[in-house]
Amino acid sequence: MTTTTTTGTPQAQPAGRTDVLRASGVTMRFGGLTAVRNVDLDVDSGEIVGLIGPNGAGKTTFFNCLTGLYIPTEGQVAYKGKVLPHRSHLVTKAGIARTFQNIRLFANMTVLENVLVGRHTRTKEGLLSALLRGPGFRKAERGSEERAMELLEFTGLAGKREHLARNLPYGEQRKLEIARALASEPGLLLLDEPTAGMTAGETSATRDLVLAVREQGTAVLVIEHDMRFIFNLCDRVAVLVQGEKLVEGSPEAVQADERVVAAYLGTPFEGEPGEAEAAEVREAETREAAAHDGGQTGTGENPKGEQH
Ligand SMILES: Nc1ncnc2c1ncn2[C@@H]1O[C@H](COP(=O)(O)OP(=O)(O)OP(=O)(O)O)[C@@H](O)[C@H]1O
Repeated sequence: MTTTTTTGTPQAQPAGRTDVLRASGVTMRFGGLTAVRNVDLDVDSGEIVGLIGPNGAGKTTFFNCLTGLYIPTEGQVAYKGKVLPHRSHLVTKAGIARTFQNIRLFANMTVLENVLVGRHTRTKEGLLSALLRGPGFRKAERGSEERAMELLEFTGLAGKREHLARNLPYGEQRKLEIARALASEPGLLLLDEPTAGMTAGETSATRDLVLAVREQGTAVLVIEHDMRFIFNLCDRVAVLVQGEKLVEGSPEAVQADERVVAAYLGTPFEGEPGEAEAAEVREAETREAAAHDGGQTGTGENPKGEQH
């Protein structure tokens, strides 16, 4: 498979931008399966980059290689010019934070405590002390608490600081994950499917939050299946297919790329995505309801009602 940068290579880095992430030739093999093959990906300061691709394309595996959870079989990952160690806490300490596809909060800790745990790489106290919340931790962490409250204000969760994480609605749990990731003061935030399972309103709020994160000086790399979200948010999009980078370029170029359409998107993405489909569904429902009213006697029940 040949990788193409649809906007042309090499790309000149816009003035004032610096390298944040530089992944080169990353390959990850699990026994006989090559989940990621020779992938290069850069993220510059001030950028929001999207990583898309079909299920099983290797996106999360690639994230795991970036964050030290996996040791790539080949290749290397550098953050701000320094090659990263293969230890996740050291990667976080270096400046890369992440959220996970499945929410990983401390369910029985409060919202504030969850963010404080996220600060452990920026304090002397360490994770164990943070979890045990002993007197030393309390004393040393007053500054952290202030910062954590700032992050809760930033993510709109300040009013729920004392709520248990498990009692938050789903969309707010996702926000809390982002707040906790930001607590390590990252230069790069990796988001793995941040809008999965969200309502349209929650997705839109997540978009605003990611833009605000960038405004605050943190670059973002995001995996997502919601193409509307990706194409409306990202400066650049890379497409993984069967472990290889198929295409990389602007959202417009990637959406229009025939290989991406064939391998992943299916149909070209135009106008207000989702609206046309929603209108079609409404129309079909109206037709079906009319047919039932006219053609049936008795209960008038919609036989497909259970599907909605
Ligand atoms: N720890 C592992 N051991 C063996 N195989 C794995 C492991 N992790 C992932 N894989 C395999 O690697 C391939 C890529 O999986 P990965 O989860 O990275 O894809 P993905 O693009 O993130 O998919 P999705 O969009 O469904 O989350 C899949 O075939 C998966 O089964």
